[in-house]
Amino acid sequence: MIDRLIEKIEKTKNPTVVGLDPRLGFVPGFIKEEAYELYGKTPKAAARAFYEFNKAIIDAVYDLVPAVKPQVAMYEQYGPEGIKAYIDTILYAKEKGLVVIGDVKRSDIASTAEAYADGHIGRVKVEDEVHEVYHEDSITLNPYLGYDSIEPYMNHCKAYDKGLFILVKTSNPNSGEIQDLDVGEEKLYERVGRLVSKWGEAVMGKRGYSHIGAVVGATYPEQGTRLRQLMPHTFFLVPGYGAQGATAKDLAGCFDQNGLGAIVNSSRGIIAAYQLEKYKNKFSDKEFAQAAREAVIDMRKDLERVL
Ligand SMILES: O=c1ccn([C@@H]2O[C@H](COP(=O)(O)O)[C@@H](O)[C@H]2O)c(=O)[nH]1
Repeated sequence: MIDRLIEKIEKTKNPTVVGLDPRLGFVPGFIKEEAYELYGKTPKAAARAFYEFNKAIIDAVYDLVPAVKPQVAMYEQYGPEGIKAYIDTILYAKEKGLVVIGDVKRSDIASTAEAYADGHIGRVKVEDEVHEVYHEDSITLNPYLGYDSIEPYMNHCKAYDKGLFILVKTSNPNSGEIQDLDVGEEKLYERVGRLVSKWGEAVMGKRGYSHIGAVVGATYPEQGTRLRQLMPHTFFLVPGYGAQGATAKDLAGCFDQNGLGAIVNSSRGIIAAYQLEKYKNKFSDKEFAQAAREAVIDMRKDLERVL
């Protein structure tokens, strides 16, 4: 997966991943009304509205970006229909040639992790039939349970050309409460970074980066720079740009000397761009997808300034 991702970043000249985190408040009225007419004001209608919204966003940006990152929570809250919209969104994005990072943040003991791994990035067996279920190219994981909770996913990275992004330093305001604890001579996030880097050695891609990447929040520039030094062969997924307040210069340290090594996520800042001050006088509700396209172009220019 990591080699495909790097190739797509080089082709689009854009290390941006569009976060597909739909909320009903982001979906324009005309899409919601259609869904409500069909299914009433139900979870099924919300899921339908999300899928139509996502398709329009994907159509507007697929030639500009290498990847999308659907956030499973947004879909899961609406139950089985929401999960169907999550999977349908993934399949549509893949049809358009995008790499899909499923933000599912799983973590459990090995025997349970096997089930998550099979469902998300492997295959499930029903008697003598084998099926791919969720279709993500890569997923996010929480490392808190240690190596045996990660290992089940690693076999699938090799077998099915998939990838992982493991939380190392998250972008949220309270991430330091645990991740910045002193453990001996270093901080916990540094120790976790070293571990993730070590685990990644077993699943190296062809371009100098491992199929096991790390999530490193753009909101912590010093820690991002430190982790880039500690983890030279680990690709970073960098959330926190835009809506969470991080700017291009905050995340510059996450990249390597060739301007590679990281992909920057923006969700609300792109998919709901038409509601933002900067774009709302230029784009109507009906033009929400064009606004997203312009936000992607602006983000690419912004990142180019620091790479
Ligand atoms: O440390 C982390 C890990 C994951 N996220 C996720 O990224 C997006 C960010 O959305 P924005 O709208 O661009 O703020 C969202 O899905 C988070 O769950 C993160 O923000 N920080």
